[in-house]
Amino acid sequence: MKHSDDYSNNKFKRSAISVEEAQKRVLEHTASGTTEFVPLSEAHGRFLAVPLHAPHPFPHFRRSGMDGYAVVSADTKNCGEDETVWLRVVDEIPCGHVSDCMIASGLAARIMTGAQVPEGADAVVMLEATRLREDSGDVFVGLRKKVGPGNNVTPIGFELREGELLLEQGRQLGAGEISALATFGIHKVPVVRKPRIAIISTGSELLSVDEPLQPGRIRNSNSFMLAVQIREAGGEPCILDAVQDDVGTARRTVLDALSEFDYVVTSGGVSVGDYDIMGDLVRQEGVDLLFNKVTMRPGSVTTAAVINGGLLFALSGNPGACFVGCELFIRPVIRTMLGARQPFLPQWEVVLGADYHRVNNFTRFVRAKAEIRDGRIYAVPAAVDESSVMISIKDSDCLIVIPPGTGQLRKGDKIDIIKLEGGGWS
Ligand SMILES: Nc1nc2c(c(=O)[nH]1)N[C@H]1C(S)=C(S)[C@@H](COP(=O)(O)OP(=O)(O)OC[C@H]3O[C@@H](n4cnc5c(N)ncnc54)[C@H](O)[C@@H]3O)O[C@H]1N2
Ligand code: MOO
Ligand SMILES: [Mg+2]
Repeated sequence: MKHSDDYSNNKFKRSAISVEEAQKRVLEHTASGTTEFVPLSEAHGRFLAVPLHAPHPFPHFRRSGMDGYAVVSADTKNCGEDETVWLRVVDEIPCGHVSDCMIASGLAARIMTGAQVPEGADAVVMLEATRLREDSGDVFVGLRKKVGPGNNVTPIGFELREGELLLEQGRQLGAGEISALATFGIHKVPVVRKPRIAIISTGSELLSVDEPLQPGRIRNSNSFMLAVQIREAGGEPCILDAVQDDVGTARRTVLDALSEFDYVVTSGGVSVGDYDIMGDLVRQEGVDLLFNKVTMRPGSVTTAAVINGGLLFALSGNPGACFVGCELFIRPVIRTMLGARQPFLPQWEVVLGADYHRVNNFTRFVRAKAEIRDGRIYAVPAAVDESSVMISIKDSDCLIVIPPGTGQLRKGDKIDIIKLEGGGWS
């Protein structure tokens, strides 16, 4: 039996720091991202590495907003119910075609939505407000409604002028951003390289997911959960083989991974048990321990350390604590490296959807489901919220933040939630 229950052993002495202080410490060790260029078709979800300015005005020509007739607006000044003004139609302009006609007074050009308005014309009259007449081989368009200068004509640079800021650095690229990049011909997009993060689960009880169950053993779910969380945050996860509860093996594996990856995340073995090897590892020489106790639940034993200049996150093995630890500490590090303006998940004040009785002296992050009822957001705590419980993580899309010392909470109380990215609203 491996006994080291000497309570003077410093593995039991941990000084707890707040979540905010722990976040500050890991963020101080966040590397800045480097730039890579990706094809536009692969830029979705990436973060822009530099600010981009419009290389040309958009639109870069005067664009018709209607199918109709391009006219000189002054020609319509006498239009009225009983007064039809007739203009001679001198051209037909489909989209993509540039007319070489000059629209002088008395003339008009039939034009389609999105086509370049011809020289001389300063307005477009919609088709429905016109009628046609033919006279000795000439076509005339009749107008009864006045139009003002600029009517149905989008001026050059209306959406963006040349040189104006198109997208700021750190912007995450969604549909609107991708559309803007395509419009301006930015087909090789400068984005921040994704932080590469090694995931190493520790625990001699762990089976790989394709192994049959064995007595006393469980399948490694944390590695796969962490990989998704890291990917959602914008990182590139790499699941390494899980390691047994042997501190030497774990140290070698972690050191190798630190030299190859931007960050290393482990799960398991950070508490005070006999086989909690990560707790031992971070007390070894050459390790700059940032913290090994945080005033939070779940995940009070969440640990972070700097080894050989690389940042190691040693998360709890308990799935609930592992999940929360990743959202609170790894996500902001990834987002900061990516240059995101707001590295933290959004925090909202909402209504508590059910009574909550648990009282704690640490900040508690309670898994919950957010619902919209009558236009208000309610957060309903998961029925089972133990750190060791895996199954209710999938039913949660937010974490209720309960400050230390909060008494009993009643349904209808105002509370803060952290909105998770992955969970849907369905
Ligand atoms: N005497 C004390 N015991 C414990 C304390 C304490 O303060 N004093 N803290 C408890 C708290 S709080 C937590 S959280 C856990 C932390 O556990 P460890 O980080 O040491 O993790 P393990 O012991 O390795 O495993 C805990 C639990 O999680 C399961 N596990 C581990 N890895 C995985 C994985 N990759 N996938 C799925 N499940 C995993 C493991 O089998 C255990 O059931 O310690 C408390 N104890
Ligand atoms: O770290 Mo533990 O999750 O507080 O139960
Ligand atoms: Mg343990």
